[in-house]
Amino acid sequence: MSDVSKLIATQPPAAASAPPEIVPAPASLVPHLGEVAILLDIDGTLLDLAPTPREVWVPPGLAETLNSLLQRTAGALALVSGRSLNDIDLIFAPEIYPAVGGHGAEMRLGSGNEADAVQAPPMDKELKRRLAAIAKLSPGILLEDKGYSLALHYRLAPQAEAAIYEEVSRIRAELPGAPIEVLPGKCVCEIKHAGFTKATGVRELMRRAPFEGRKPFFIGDDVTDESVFAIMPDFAGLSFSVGRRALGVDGHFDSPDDVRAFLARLAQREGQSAASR
Ligand SMILES: O=P(O)(O)OC[C@H]1O[C@H](O[C@H]2O[C@H](CO)[C@@H](O)[C@H](O)[C@H]2O)[C@H](O)[C@@H](O)[C@@H]1O
Repeated sequence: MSDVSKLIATQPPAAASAPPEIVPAPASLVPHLGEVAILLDIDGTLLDLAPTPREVWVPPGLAETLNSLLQRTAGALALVSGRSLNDIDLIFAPEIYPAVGGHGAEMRLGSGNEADAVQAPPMDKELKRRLAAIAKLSPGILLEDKGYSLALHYRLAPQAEAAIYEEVSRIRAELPGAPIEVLPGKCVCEIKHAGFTKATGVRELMRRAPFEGRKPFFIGDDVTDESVFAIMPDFAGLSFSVGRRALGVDGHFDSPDDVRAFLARLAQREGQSAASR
């Protein structure tokens, strides 16, 4: 297998101490789509952020791009998201993509809509009830129940951030043995089972066909994606952040729009090279 990292253009470091930034060049990656796995975060990476979780939308052409890349990688493209598989399917309907959902709680390898692996037990009902009551702290706090975790969104009530975290800490302090952890995201505080992360989900995915043995490249934007950035070297893979250069990544994109344009070029060039064969 060739070294994918050598196939992309390198830019000089912005600061003397920072390693050089690698900018993915679709043209050089195209001939290697049979050797790579494409792993993509959703919110803030593939899709623009929206005021509420329900308001995201899939821009024209994105599904076509993903379908083309799914085909060209022989199925080795997966969405890696904090959202549940059910939610991902509603957003991308009628398309159904391989995915790691719920920050590693669920995994689906193919386009059948059943999960192939579920890592997460449902969250304790009483705990959930207590956490859910935090939404009453302020109008604008939105509750998202994923079954195995609970997310408190405060994008519409930013002034409530500190109070939400304080209340979550208070509840956790009363339950010192509970196997839960708090995951801060973009204007969201998520409480989930401690036994899984996006990284554990990706490791599981990379053990299964058609992902096994491929070199992954992962694109993500959020704190919750950092666990995946950290494990890419274990698979000789590459990681890219969005909107900022995160610690340890190989390069970054400025916006979801840039990510979509990169993927479209990758799919298009592959389409062209397939047509000219
Ligand atoms: O891992 P991701 O695919 O990036 O999912 C992370 C969370 O995304 C969603 O919330 C975020 O996006 C919303 C829509 O843009 C935005 O309103 C919210 O403020 C963001 O936190 C989703 O609702 C969560 O379940 C995911 O964990």
